[in-house]
Amino acid sequence: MATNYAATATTSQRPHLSNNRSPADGVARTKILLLGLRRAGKTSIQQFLFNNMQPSQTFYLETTMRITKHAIDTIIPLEIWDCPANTTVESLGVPLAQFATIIFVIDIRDLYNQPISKLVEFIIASYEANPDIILEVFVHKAEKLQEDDKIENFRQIHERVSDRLLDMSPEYEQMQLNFHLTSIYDNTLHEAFSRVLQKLTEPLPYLEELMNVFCANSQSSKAFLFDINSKLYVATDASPVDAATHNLCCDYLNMLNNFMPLYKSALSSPDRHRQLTGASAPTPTLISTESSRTASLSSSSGKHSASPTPEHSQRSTLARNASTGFLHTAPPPVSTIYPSAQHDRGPTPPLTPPQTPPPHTLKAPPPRFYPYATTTMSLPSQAGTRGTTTITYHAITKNLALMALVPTTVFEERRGLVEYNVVALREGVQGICETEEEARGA
Ligand SMILES: Nc1nc2c(ncn2[C@@H]2O[C@H](COP(=O)(O)OP(=O)(O)OP(=O)(O)O)[C@@H](O)[C@H]2O)c(=O)[nH]1
Repeated sequence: MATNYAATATTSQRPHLSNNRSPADGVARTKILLLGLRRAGKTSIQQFLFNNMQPSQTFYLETTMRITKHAIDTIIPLEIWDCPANTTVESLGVPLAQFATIIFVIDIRDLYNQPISKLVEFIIASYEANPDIILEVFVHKAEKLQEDDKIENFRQIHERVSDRLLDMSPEYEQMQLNFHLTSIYDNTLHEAFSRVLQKLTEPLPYLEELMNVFCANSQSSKAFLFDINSKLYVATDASPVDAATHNLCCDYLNMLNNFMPLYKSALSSPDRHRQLTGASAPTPTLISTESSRTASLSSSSGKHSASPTPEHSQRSTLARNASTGFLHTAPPPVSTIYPSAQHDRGPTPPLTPPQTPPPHTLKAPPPRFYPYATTTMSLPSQAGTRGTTTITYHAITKNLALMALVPTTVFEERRGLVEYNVVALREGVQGICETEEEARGA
């Protein structure tokens, strides 16, 4: 499935990508420009998100004297340009039209005229050069202020920038400016940058559709598809993201990342590998994706209809094919293959034998795949909720992992089906990623 889909995704259908090929590796990278005054926190943001730099280490960062380009491999290959404070449109050296997004970083305590004027100047220059450019404002170092002051300063910066733009020309009213409160001392930066990344991810609707179908069929109240290294979520299901759940998943992922080298060394030993895959499901465990499903495509519930290009229609077909492979954790019988998303979040039904586990074959995965780590964490029951919740972690590709909140009773009684649904999701996501890689020459 994935091979056919990928075969037609050439850069000739996506000319904007071929203009942005990185001379270093020949990959078509989406460019992001990071701008702001001196000491606003630009380099810290880049290093914290993509180089695992601890917040305390950012104290020692030196002033950026010239533009530094960072190649980042997330679900889409990025090139982030970290600029000195005195950068102008002319000194960039390339047309602004080459950038998909500009992020302006402003210190939340900079309510003075000069920083706001500088910000407005940048915004106008960018908009004049490319009206389609996505403009993001990170009101940064937010943790420095108490909650009330934080909200007030954020509001004032937002208002002053908007007023100044309107004073200059009513035309600027249409400009789409997105403001975020950020800090490297909590997960707000991850949340904000995740949203920036999602706006740039062309196959996002297809990924979201897969996530929706997964949640509906696995009784999951929330699921994130995380980029493992940066802890940015590249897609989530349609239910709202609440900060507490996002923090919990980020912290759990962080903990797993810290322990990852241990798992890797355990898995690299052939004996240990056999041990982990042969016996009764210790965690982390290996599962093979060889369970094959031949579910026929009978309907699509998608809110996103297939678009005219062959690539889009193939991507949509891929998502639909994958979504038909999900099994529902609630009755009717487990053999039913649901063709589309069904948001049944009812109480957990009693187990009815025979409870057929997914046909996981316990042997080493084929070379194309990576060993798929699976692990879980139980949360105590919250006020107002019934029972405990389990956070599951499943590796999806070498860079992406699924984290889902599933009622513990569902996970314990129907773990096989949840994991079967993970396999269906994995196939869909892998196909989409392979197509993106092929299109961009990665
Ligand atoms: N409190 C707080 N300090 C931060 C945060 N982000 C960065 N900083 C600090 O801000 C200072 C400047 O950070 P840089 O990343 O060097 O800022 P920059 O915008 O790249 O600065 P230039 O290179 O001079 O343009 C450092 O001391 C960081 O530790 C944040 O979220 N909260």
